[in-house]
Amino acid sequence: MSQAIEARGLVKRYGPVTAVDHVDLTVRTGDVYGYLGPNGAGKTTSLRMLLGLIRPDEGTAKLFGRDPLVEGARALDGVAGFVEAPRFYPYLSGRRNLELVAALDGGDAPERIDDALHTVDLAKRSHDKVKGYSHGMKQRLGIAGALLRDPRLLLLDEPTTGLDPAGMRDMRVLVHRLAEDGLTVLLSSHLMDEVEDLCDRVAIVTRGQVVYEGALDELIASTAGRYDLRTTDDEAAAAIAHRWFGITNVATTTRGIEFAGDERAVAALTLELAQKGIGLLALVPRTATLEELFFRMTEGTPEPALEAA
Ligand SMILES: Nc1ncnc2c1ncn2[C@@H]1O[C@H](COP(=O)(O)OP(=O)(O)OP(=O)(O)O)[C@@H](O)[C@H]1O
Repeated sequence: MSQAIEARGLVKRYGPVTAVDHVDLTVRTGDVYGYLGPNGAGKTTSLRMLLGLIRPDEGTAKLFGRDPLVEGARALDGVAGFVEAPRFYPYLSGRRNLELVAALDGGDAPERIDDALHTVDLAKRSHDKVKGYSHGMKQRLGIAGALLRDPRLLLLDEPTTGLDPAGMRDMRVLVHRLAEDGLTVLLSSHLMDEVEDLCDRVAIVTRGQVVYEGALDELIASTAGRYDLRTTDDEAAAAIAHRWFGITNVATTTRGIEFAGDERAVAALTLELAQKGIGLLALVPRTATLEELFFRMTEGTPEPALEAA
């Protein structure tokens, strides 16, 4: 069966800037897929190419096996989404705006308006003018507009950027709900915690290139094997750990010591510590957060701009 999205070797250049540099992406049906990268990494440009809004300089993108550049609008059957912010007529109500979108989409889109408003939790405010909506409500109305197409695949470009914490929470709840309803979702984000919360698979992009693509839990599990240890005598414990077979990267921290090792080596080390009269206060396996992994893969050190919400 075709993948929901299959992009191969996508390249987009703007003068001297290579915004997207040989990007391969595979989004499987049912994935909630995070396209994660800092500002300027090429996320919006990639989504534009996937939606057939701009032409790649190289490479191909297929949605459910169909290339929008070859097959035109037909390739976008079952696909919806928006890049950057959705646009609406501010002096019309949310419902009236959706009616206009539905008229453009044709088919039975008008019949889906009530359901879409309900799904995005705007049914009660649907007769209010959009100019009175909060940013979060406008974003949710954008998703309602996308849902009128009865999509199987939804592409969302930084859907929570600029939202306040409550707006972010509502949007995340909505994405969870859509995923539970069986929609395949690709969302771009520069927020690690968001991707960790919502997505099961991820592509990490930096400077137009994918530096990791795969399952999020596998990525996080790949960092397993590190431990924090606190004992009744950390100095002596560190000295033993340093020369213990199978234990590596021993470092002293403010909380005690940390090291890497497989489970057998760690078990043997704890027995040795006990024999030497050193008591264990805590032995905690550490997994890296996505944020730590992201910086390790891209820069090595955190960039303040990336940490801002
Ligand atoms: N139409 C354009 N003309 C010239 N340069 C562009 C154009 N669109 C994007 N770029 C450049 O391409 C690079 C990638 O931009 P893009 O908007 O795709 O990144 P992004 O990951 O979506 O970032 P952001 O989170 O800031 O939206 C940037 O250096 C940007 O300045």
